Amino acid sequence: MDLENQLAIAIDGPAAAGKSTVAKKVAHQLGYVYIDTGAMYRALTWCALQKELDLEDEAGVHHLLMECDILLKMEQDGQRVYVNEEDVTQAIRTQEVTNQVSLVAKHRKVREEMVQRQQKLAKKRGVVMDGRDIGTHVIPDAEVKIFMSASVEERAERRHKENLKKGFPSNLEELMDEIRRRDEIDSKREVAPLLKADDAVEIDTTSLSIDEVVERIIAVVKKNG
Ligand SMILES: Nc1ncnc2c1ncn2[C@@H]1O[C@H](COP(=O)(O)OP(=O)(O)OP(=O)(O)O)[C@@H](O)[C@H]1O
Ligand SMILES: Nc1ccn([C@@H]2O[C@H](COP(=O)(O)O)[C@@H](O)[C@H]2O)c(=O)n1
Repeated sequence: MDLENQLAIAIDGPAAAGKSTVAKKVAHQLGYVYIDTGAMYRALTWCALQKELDLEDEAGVHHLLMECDILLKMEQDGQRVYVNEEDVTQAIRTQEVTNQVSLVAKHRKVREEMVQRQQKLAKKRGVVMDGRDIGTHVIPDAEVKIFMSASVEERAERRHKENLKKGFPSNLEELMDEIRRRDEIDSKREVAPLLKADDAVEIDTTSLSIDEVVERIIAVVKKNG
């Protein structure tokens, strides 16, 4: 599909709602660039854990961020993530990073810097960006805003199936706890909490397939494009 007017599409929602899966497909159909902002917070968390920083130390974590060049690069096998030229694509998906990333993401100074970097990436439009504050803070003037939700049981079940398929150890109850905990920290933080933008279209994906969600978003894009 060639949408002559290059739009910015903001997709927000809680953990494991299907944002990145759907965002990648929407970007592919439109010939747009996909930007995974969660990967940026994960990359910083990975770095901070490597350096054994206190994750509650806002100044320390912010200082580290200023020394980190975080690069999201689309390659043949999908999006890869680099920190100061080191490939951290796999390393940022570990349970250790997942369990701690929300602590790093709650710091005001960290968010201010991340938002600036993300706004630069979205400047040229023709982007699908997913995260928690894209429609509210990063691209408040995005032409299309989507808020994806699904029941916590469904989200945990989907992640469980994904883990088993990849041969990773997985426990459904633990996944449900981790998702609930991450959503709670992300929703209750003072700075740019996870929130549906007033003008976002909400899609409850609990009983929808991936392709049905993609279709609905493309329909919203066509209406606004
Ligand atoms: N509508 C859907 N129906 C069934 N499975 C889905 C659907 N959407 C996504 N999934 C599956 O759910 C899992 C989680 O999706 P995904 O990683 O895209 O979520 P996310 O919102 O980006 O998560 P996170 O915020 O934790 O990064 C994946 O295995 C994906 O294939
Ligand atoms: N715009 C964003 C994106 C992400 N976060 C934080 O990063 C965590 C990991 O995100 P994933 O999408 O990879 O799961 C997420 O739980 C948030 O803490 C954010 O704050 N803002």
